[in-house]
Amino acid sequence: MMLRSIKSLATSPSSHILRRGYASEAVPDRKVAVLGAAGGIGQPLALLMKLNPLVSSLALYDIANTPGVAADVSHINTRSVVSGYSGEAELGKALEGADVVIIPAGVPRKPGMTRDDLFNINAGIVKGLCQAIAKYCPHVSIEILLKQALVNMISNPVNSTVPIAAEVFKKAGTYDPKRLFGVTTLDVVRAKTFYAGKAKVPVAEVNVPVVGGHAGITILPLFSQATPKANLSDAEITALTKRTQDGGTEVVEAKAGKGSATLSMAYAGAIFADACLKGLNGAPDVVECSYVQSTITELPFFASKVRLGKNGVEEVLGLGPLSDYEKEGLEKLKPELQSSIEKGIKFANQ
Ligand SMILES: NC(=O)c1ccc[n+]([C@@H]2O[C@H](COP(=O)([O-])OP(=O)(O)OC[C@H]3O[C@@H](n4cnc5c(N)ncnc54)[C@H](O)[C@@H]3O)[C@@H](O)[C@H]2O)c1
Ligand SMILES: O=C(O)C[C@H](O)C(=O)O
Repeated sequence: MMLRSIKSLATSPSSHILRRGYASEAVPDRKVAVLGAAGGIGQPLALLMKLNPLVSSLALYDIANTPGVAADVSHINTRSVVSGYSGEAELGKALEGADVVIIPAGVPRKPGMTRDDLFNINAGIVKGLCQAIAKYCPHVSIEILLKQALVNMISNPVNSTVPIAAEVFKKAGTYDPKRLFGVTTLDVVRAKTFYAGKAKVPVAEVNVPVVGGHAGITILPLFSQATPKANLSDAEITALTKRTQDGGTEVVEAKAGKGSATLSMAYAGAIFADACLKGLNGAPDVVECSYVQSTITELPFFASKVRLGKNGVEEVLGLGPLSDYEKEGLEKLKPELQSSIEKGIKFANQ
């Protein structure tokens, strides 16, 4: 295993842009692998990761159709070198040396389905991919420690696929709870958009934490903590909460059988992966919501704000003060989230 070099980009005219906000003087090489890269999310996510100056190597893997996507994206004149991998025999090469692995592999919902209805197919897909990650991803990082890649799980049902991944890694002896994330950024993206529209504030300034999990009532936006502050009525908060919880279904119904959110998800996935890379590179104050191993409630996995750093999760941040409505929502979501977690753990250990 080779220690990858830290290349100085100082000769590049845009180096000051790449270095902005980083503790280190140089931008290190970082490999990102996307598993499911030829899919509805995978393709635009590959595009967005190709645009990210923190990525030096972009590995695109799918069971089919990857060569075309990789050839297409590779012509974009940005920093990263793109490689495409197709079929299980090439999975190891796609994963080797990855710093961040993003997983949007699996089937999406059709109208009338819940995310849990995807469990039977996606649980097996995720389990297989995580076994490969455990086998191929531990690598000598720039900190010269044996570490597994940061895993960004997008495949649904996230409430169960993250516990599945954790169990697979535990069995392989590679589990580090700081390096496994359920991507719930789309819930935050939606909460920000819907809040800005209702509160009539500039969307770029909006912050709203979303906690819990990623399905129906387990998605709990904390509009009482939203900034900029706005004087919304209880009925407006209830409507905003419901719309955020049903955001995925809104898209599934609008697409009428042609899948679920892909473009907004690619955007959200790219934001989260960028935050992971910034954290790895030592940028200060990188905070995003994510579904991680947690002790802030009695549930073993829970989404909340997390501080990202050189080791992945540096700190799981608390919930902060909740309104009575949010406290009620928190208690209501716990049994559903608990049972989705147990379902994932049971499946992984079968
Ligand atoms: N976390 C979230 O917020 C969020 C948001 C939107 C969608 N999703 C989920 O993301 C998943 C993908 O959605 P999509 O719209 O991109 O679906 P899609 O069907 O368009 O693409 C999925 C891709 O995964 C590939 N795939 C299947 N099995 C694979 C395997 N074993 N290894 C590698 N690739 C494999 C397929 O070939 C396909 O290209 C779904 O489970 C969906 O529910 C999650
Ligand atoms: O709703 C879905 O099935 C996809 C995704 O989880 C979403 O929130 O858009």
